[in-house]
Amino acid sequence: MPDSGLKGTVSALWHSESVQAIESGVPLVGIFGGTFDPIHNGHLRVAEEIAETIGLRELRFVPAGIPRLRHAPAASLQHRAAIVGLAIRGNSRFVLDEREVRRHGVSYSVESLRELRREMGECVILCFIIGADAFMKLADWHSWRELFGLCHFIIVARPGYALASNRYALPQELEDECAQRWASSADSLKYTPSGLVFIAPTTLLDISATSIRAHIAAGKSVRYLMPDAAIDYIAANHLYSGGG
Ligand SMILES: Nc1ncnc2c1ncn2[C@@H]1O[C@H](COP(=O)(O)OP(=O)(O)OP(=O)(O)O)[C@@H](O)[C@H]1O
Ligand SMILES: O=C(O)c1ccc[n+]([C@@H]2O[C@H](COP(=O)([O-])O)[C@@H](O)[C@H]2O)c1
Repeated sequence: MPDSGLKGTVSALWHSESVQAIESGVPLVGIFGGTFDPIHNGHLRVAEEIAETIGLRELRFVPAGIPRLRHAPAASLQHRAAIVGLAIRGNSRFVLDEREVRRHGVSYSVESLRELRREMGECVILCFIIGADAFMKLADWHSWRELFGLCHFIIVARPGYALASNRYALPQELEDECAQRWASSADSLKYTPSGLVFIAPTTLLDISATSIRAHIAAGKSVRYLMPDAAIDYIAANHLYSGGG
């Protein structure tokens, strides 16, 4: 059952249709949005661990076409998506979702989540995976409060970001919004289709796309930081070798 502190939130979010569906085994679907410039083993390992811990039926990797609140990516959206496709190949739960690559204009997560809700229905449990660094800036996202009506947030720690040990380091309005949403177990997520925030215990891997781009630009190996197929694609297409 959900934690006692969550009962108010959960009962407010519950409606009889979802209760019935959840009792009969509604699937949990993970969404991992990212610039993925490029995807690396930090993303992949976290995705694998969360899929296992939460019991995801599938995990959709959604490369951002034109990401917000950051500099322009070094590689084109087609290349970034192709690398994600190669990196997840062979994992039966992992899926490449190219909706933000196909969409024109800036990538808003709220649009992707609205679309996924329409496609999958009100009862499916959507879990948006997000690093602690990105979650700290959630209040700057487009229509950010609406996101809690569309998905749960699964936060993963990153070296250097204190959120996992101190959730109260959040900006005030985000802390206030999350106050009644914290879930202390992965099990809680199964009782409502959206609206909770869970800090997932995952292996801390100090890998970033920035460091991978820097390694490649310096002519250094990135072996074991990302899958070989992704490394081969980057080399064949001369990506990141000019720096960035
Ligand atoms: N090593 C990691 N461990 C856990 N989460 C990560 C890791 N790297 C990235 N993430 C998370 O994955 C999502 C997508 O990250 P992104 O594609 O921007 O990678 P990045 O390594 O942070 O890139 P960059 O260095 O270019 O900023 C974000 O929510 C980010 O916080
Ligand atoms: O919707 C927004 O306004 C928004 C603002 C910033 C980031 N995001 C999403 O957050 C995810 C991680 O972004 P990033 O920049 O850390 O790679 C990715 O799916 C982005 O599209 C979304």
